[in-house]
Amino acid sequence: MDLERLTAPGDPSLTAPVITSTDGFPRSVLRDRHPELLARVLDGVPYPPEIRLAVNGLLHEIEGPILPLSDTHGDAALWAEWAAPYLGRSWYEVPFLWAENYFYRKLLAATGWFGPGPWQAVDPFGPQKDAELAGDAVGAELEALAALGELAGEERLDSLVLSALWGNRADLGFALQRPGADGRARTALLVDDRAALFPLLTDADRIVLITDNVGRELLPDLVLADTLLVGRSGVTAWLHVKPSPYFTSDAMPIDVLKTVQRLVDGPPAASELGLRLRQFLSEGRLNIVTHPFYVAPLTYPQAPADLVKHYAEADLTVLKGDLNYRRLIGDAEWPATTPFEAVTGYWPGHVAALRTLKSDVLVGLDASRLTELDASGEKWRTSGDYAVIQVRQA
Ligand SMILES: O=P(O)(O)OC[C@@]1(O)O[C@H](CO)[C@@H](O)[C@@H]1O
Repeated sequence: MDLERLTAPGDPSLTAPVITSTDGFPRSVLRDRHPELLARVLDGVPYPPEIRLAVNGLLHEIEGPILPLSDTHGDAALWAEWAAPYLGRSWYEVPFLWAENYFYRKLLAATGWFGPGPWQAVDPFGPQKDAELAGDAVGAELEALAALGELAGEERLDSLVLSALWGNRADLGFALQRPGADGRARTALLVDDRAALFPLLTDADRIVLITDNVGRELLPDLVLADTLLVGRSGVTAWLHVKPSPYFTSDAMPIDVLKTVQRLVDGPPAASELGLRLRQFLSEGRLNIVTHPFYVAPLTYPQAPADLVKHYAEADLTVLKGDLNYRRLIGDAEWPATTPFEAVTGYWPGHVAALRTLKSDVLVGLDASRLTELDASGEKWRTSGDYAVIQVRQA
């Protein structure tokens, strides 16, 4: 197997170099963002000296050769297999996606997440996530839910899909790199498949929503799920979340429950919606799903059979965010004009991606738009000011 190039699943003639962190945006994530992230973790949770030492040790480790895991937690044997081709190499020269995943796995071990011990299951990003959920930005969104009541049909769906899309800009790791990112900057949809998405959303009886971040992203995701569930009594929604803390702000089951509670405790329109979500959860119309695959250094073509079956049974799967997009199409230097279909044709059903651009990878772009963006001198692929809504119909 060639570790340096990806082949498009279903089209062996299409290959591209895997993205590594030797330069550009990925290098800045490893070199600048990860150390800041470690500092925030130590700022947020009053870990004891031995854990602080282990977390700080990671800072130095990522500047040296890749070392094996030092814990034997359940998935360690799998990680040993995944790490085998990369041990001893520089973090910067192996696939970016893999290096980031390995970093988060090592960070969890360093914080005592896996236990046993008092720090077992203490989310190292918990304080940051909780502050986001309790903060004014989420508060303003809860207030705005009253106005949503005045919208119906396609207008309502449009507003919800755009909120779920742009809510993705608010991820906490991204804010580290781009302080002040607040949704008011110039924004544009580079690919807009809403016309294909809306009928799929309103006709689906079974919808899978593969979520991304908590706070300003998960909130509109839940409001969207509520609208779809209220619309027709036969609909079920399946919220896929991470089983453990991941990429700072990714949602876990507990985060879904906290968000529902924040709604319940909010102003009247929010509270009504939160109570309805509680009801949907207890009736099995809204379901929380999690799977170890979601925190593995793998891409969707490598998804295990049970998850593939789940996607195949759905009438529509919606993937949220940048990382899910990278995993959907493969984190490689595909020409941006590569058809979306060419790299997602393997998906066992209708699939949609709602993603703000926060890393280099992109497909499905019009050639003239690409020329224009490249000529602009902007860091358009990573600024978070651009987004795509892309649909592939099976
Ligand atoms: O998936 P998300 O939350 O939209 O984005 C995750 C992200 O912040 O993490 C990576 C850098 O660490 C980038 O791919 C991306 O910008």
